[in-house]
Amino acid sequence: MSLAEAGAKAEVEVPEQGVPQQPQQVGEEVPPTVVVDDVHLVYRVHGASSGKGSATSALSRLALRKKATGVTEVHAVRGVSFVAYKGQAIGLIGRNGSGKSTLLRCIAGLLPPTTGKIYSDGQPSLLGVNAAMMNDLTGERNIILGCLAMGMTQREAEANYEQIATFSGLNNYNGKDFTKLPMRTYSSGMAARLRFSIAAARSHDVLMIDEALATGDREFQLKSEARIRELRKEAGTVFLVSHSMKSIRDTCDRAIWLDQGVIKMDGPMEEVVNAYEGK
Ligand SMILES: Nc1ncnc2c1ncn2[C@@H]1O[C@H](COP(=O)(O)OP(=O)(O)OP(=O)(O)O)[C@@H](O)[C@H]1O
Repeated sequence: MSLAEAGAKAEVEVPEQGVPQQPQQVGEEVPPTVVVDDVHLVYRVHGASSGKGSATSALSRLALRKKATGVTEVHAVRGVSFVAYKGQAIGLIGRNGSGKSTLLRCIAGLLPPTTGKIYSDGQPSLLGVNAAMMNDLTGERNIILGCLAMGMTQREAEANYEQIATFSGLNNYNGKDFTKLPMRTYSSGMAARLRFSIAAARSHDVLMIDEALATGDREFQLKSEARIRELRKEAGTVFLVSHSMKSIRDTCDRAIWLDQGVIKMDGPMEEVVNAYEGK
């Protein structure tokens, strides 16, 4: 099924939650980039209630042919449906544990939905997670590796190297060139800067950011916000998970409010954020 057909299908079948927030553009059909169709995600946590999750207890259980005990299910995403369109920047908001990160990981293809379907145009990239980083390698080697992992050729990776190192600021951080040092010597904020810089070097069909703006210092946050705005213009769709309503207001034009794994509200950013803030 093509994405356009999937979009049409989702719009027809799931009207109650999948309120398609299609951008109003006269005479122009805006293509859908992501269709989420009645997605549920249930985590199964083994050994949760009995505390007997060890290999020894599993082995004795297998020997005695007993069923696994203490499996707890966490229903993190419950029947979520929506359609995202090209050019949109969508803020995912909601209380701690409402299912935002889980939903992003499903869209990125890192977690298969327990039921339901996700269709996407191109490979959605979850900023930070998709970058293949090796702690024992230098920042320099990680930049090249990250570029290759995003599908660049060796030549493209080398051509992009300088720009990425400069954007991250790690080639001259407190007067030191950290790109020559192994990543294990970086603070978590410095590692986040590098991951963001690698991912932001290329435009993505669907770019997802999970609170990346909260990492890094104020100066880097401003730089990354500006780059996100550029990436938005360059095409695709941006998803941003954040507890900072300022970041959502600065970056997004649409917001989806998740509550206990269910969409509580989906619409223009200002309306949804105001409702979330109780205004
Ligand atoms: N790996 C996991 N195993 C089991 N349960 C999990 C796992 N990850 C998340 N959960 C549970 O799934 C639910 C949704 O978690 P999720 O991290 O998606 O929420 P969130 O909205 O991103 O929260 P936050 O704003 O705190 O980051 C929570 O109840 C959480 O406890």
